[in-house]
Amino acid sequence: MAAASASAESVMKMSSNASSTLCNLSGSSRRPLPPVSHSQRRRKANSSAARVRALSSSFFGSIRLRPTPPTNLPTLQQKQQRNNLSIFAMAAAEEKRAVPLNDYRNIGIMAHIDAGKTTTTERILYYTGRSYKIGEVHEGTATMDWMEQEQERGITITSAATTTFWNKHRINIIDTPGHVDFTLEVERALRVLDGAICLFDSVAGVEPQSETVWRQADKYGVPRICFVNKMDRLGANFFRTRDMIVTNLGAKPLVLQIPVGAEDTFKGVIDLVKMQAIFWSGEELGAKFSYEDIPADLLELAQDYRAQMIETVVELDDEAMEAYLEGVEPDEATIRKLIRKGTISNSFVPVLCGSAFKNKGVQPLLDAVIDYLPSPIDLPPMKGTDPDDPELIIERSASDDEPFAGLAFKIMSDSYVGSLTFVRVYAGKLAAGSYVLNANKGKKERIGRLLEMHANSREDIKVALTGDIVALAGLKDTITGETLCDQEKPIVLERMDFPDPVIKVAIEPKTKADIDKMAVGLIKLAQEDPSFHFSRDEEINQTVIEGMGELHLEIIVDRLKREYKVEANVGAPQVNYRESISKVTEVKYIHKKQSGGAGQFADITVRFEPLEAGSGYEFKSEIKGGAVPREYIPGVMKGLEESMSNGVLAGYPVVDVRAVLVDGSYHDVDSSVLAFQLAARGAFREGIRKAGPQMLEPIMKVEVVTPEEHLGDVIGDINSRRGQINNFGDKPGGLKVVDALVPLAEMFQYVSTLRGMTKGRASYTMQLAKFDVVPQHIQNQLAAKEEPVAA
Ligand SMILES: Nc1nc2c(ncn2[C@@H]2O[C@H](COP(=O)(O)OP(=O)(O)OP(=O)(O)O)[C@@H](O)[C@H]2O)c(=O)[nH]1
Repeated sequence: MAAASASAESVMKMSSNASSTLCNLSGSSRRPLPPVSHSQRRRKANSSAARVRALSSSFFGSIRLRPTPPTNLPTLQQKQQRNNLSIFAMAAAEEKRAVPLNDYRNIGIMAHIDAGKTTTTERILYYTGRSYKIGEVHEGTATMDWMEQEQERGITITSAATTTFWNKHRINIIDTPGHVDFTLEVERALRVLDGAICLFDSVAGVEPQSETVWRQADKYGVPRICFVNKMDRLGANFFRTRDMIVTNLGAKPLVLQIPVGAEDTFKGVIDLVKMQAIFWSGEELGAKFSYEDIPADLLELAQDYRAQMIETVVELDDEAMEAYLEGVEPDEATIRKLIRKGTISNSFVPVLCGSAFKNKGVQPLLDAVIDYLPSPIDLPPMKGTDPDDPELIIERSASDDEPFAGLAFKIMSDSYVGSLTFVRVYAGKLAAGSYVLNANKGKKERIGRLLEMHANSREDIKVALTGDIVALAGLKDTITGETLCDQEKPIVLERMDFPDPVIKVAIEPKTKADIDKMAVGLIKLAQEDPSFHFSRDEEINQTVIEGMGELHLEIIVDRLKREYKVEANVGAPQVNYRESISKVTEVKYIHKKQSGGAGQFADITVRFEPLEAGSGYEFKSEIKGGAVPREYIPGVMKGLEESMSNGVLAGYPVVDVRAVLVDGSYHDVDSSVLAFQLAARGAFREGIRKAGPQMLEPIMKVEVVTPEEHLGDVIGDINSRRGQINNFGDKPGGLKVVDALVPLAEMFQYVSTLRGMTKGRASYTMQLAKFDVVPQHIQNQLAAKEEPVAA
C-alpha cells in the first residue's frame, strides 16, 4: 500500500470511478449509521442538553448573533448578568486587564459519555448569567448549521469553549466530548487548561472513559475537582462512586460534601467546610438555595467525614497540624487555603455532589472552582525551548509583562472568516493587527481579527492578555500544536500528542465535480482534526481516510457531504495494523553506484532492537571516530524514518523499534547525504526481514452492560470475536457488566449485533487498550491481500 501523503493536487487527480468493493454512501448497502432512532433524536433535540450543545457549537461555528430573548430572571440573576456584562464592557473598552490574573480560572469539564457535562455547562452558564434561558431547543431554534450531527446524535463531538464570570472571577470553560473516538478533543483541551471538573454519574460511578480522561489529566498534571452528578437518579450512590475514585482511579478523594437523600429524595448537600446543610427550594431552573442546620440523622456521618477531611488537609501545614493535635481545629479560611494547596499540588481531589439536571449543587460547584482550582499564576511557568537550540529550555511566567507566547490548540473552519485558530495565551499580550512568529515554522503571521468567545456569540477585541483563550482569524500557516510568540523572543512550547488513527476506509467521489470539492474538504477537515489523516494511494487510485473509530469517520464523511457537498462512495472500514520486530538483528548494507559521472557510496551497519509496546520509533548513533561523518547521519535518520512508514510484511507503519547506527564507512568523493539515505532504506529492508517481523493489531477494552437474561449470548458472541473476557460485575437495576479485550477488527458493526441480540437493552463502550500480535493465520491472510511495496 503506497500511501503517499495527499496534496490537493493529487486528490484532484483522483478518478471518479468507484471501485467495485465500494458501496453507495446514501444507498441501502451502506453500513448503517450509529443507532439513532427517531425517538432518540426527538428526545435529544428536545432535551435541554441539546440547547447548550447548540449554544456551544455556535461558539466554534459560524457567526450567529442571536437576538436577546426577553428576560424574566430572578433579581439575583439579573444582577449577576449586569455585573458580568459590565465586566465584558470594561474589558473591551479599556483593553486592559479588567480581571486580575489570579482571578482567572481556565477549566475543562470532562467525563464518560452522558455523565452530564453539557447539562452542567449549561447550568453554569445560566447561573453565572451568561445565558438567559435554557431550553430554547424546545421551541425548535436549535437548527444550527454547525455540527448538526451533535444535535441529531445527542453527543458532543467538538469541544466547546466559553467565557463566563462568577463572583468577579473570569472562568473560561471547555466542555469536552465523552466518546472515545473524539479523545483528541479532550487531549487538546487538557493541554491548555489549568484545572478540570471531572463528572461522574452517581449510578454508574467511575466509567471506562472517565478512567481514560483521568489518565490524560494525570499526564498533564491537571488539578481536578470531582462532581458526582445525577444524585436524583434511581440507583444513585455517592459513597460507592467515592470508593470507585480510589479503586478505579487510584486517586485520593477529599469529600467536601455529602448528599442529603438520594434518588427522588435527594434534597441537597451538607457542606463539610461550613458544617451546614444546603437545601434547594425546588428542582426548576433558578431554584433558590439556603443554608440550614444539618439534619440530626446525618450529623454523625457529617462529623466523621469532616474529621477525615481536616486530618487530610492539616497534613499540608505543620502549624495547622500541631494545633490540630492539641485539639484546635483550623478555621474556615485556613481549611479552604489548605484544600486549595492540596488540590493544586494534586495531593487529593475534592469531591462534591449534586444533580445538574435538577438544578442542585451547581452554585457550590462554581464556588469550589474559584476556591480550589488554580489561576494561571498558581502554576509553574510554562516551559519551552529555543527554536534554534532544542536543548535550551526557556521559561515564560504567566504575566502580561512577559514576551508574548501562546499555543494554537484548535483550528476550525468558519463560513465567515475562513478559519479560526484557537489560542491559549500563556504570557504577554497579543494585539489585533500585530505580527507574531510561528516558532515551529519560523514564519511570521499577521493577527487579523481577535475574537473573544462567549456561549452564543463572539466579540471582536483589540488585545488578548495572559490567561485568555481567544480565536484568531486570518492565520495562514499555523496548525494545531504550534507556538505563536513574540518575534524578538522566540520560544517553542511543548507540542501536544496526537493519537495515531486505528481505522481507515476508502472513499471515492461519485462524480468529477465531487473530486475538487472532496480535495478541499479533506484538507480543511485534516487541518481541524490532527487525529484524522487522509492519503492517496496512486497505485490503486484510491483515497483512504483514517481516524479513531467508526463514529469518527462517519462524522467526517457526513461533514464532507453536508458542509462540502461531496457525494462519495465509502468502503467498509478496515483496521490500521502496525508492524514490529521480535528480535535483535544487526545488518551491514553498502549502497554503491558507479555509472558514469559522480558515484554513490555509503556503508552502514545498523542494529534493530525491539522496544516495549507503545515506545514508537527511536534512533541512536554509536558512531565513533567519524566512521560515518556527522553531516551524513541525518541522511541515515531520514532513510530509516521514511522506511518506518512502510513495513516489510504488508506495508503498515513499523513501531516499537530502535535503530542504532553502529558502524560504517564513506568515500571522500562519492559519499553524500542521499547515498546514506538510500543505504539506510536498504538496511531497513534487510534488517527488519531478519528481525522476526510481526503484525500488531489494536485490541479494544470493551465493557458491555446487559440484562442478565442476555448474558450468555453476549459472552458467546464476544468469544466468537476472538475476545478474552476479563471480568464480570453487577450494576444497579439487575444489570450485568462484562469486561473484555477484543481485537478491533472483530468489533465493526458490533452496535447492531448487540442491539439485535438483546432487543436493544444492552449497551457497550470501547476504547483502545493496546496493540498486540496478530495470530499467524490472520497475518498470512493480510500479507497475501496487501502486497508489500519495496521502499
Ligand atoms: N436524572 C438526571 N439526568 C441528567 C443529569 N445530568 C444530565 N442528565 C441527563 O443525562 C443525559 C446526558 O447528559 P449530557 O449533558 O448530554 O451528557 P454529556 O456528558 O455532555 O454527554 P456527551 O457529551 O455526549 O458525552 C441527558 O439526557 C441529560 O438530561 C442529572 O443530574 N440527573
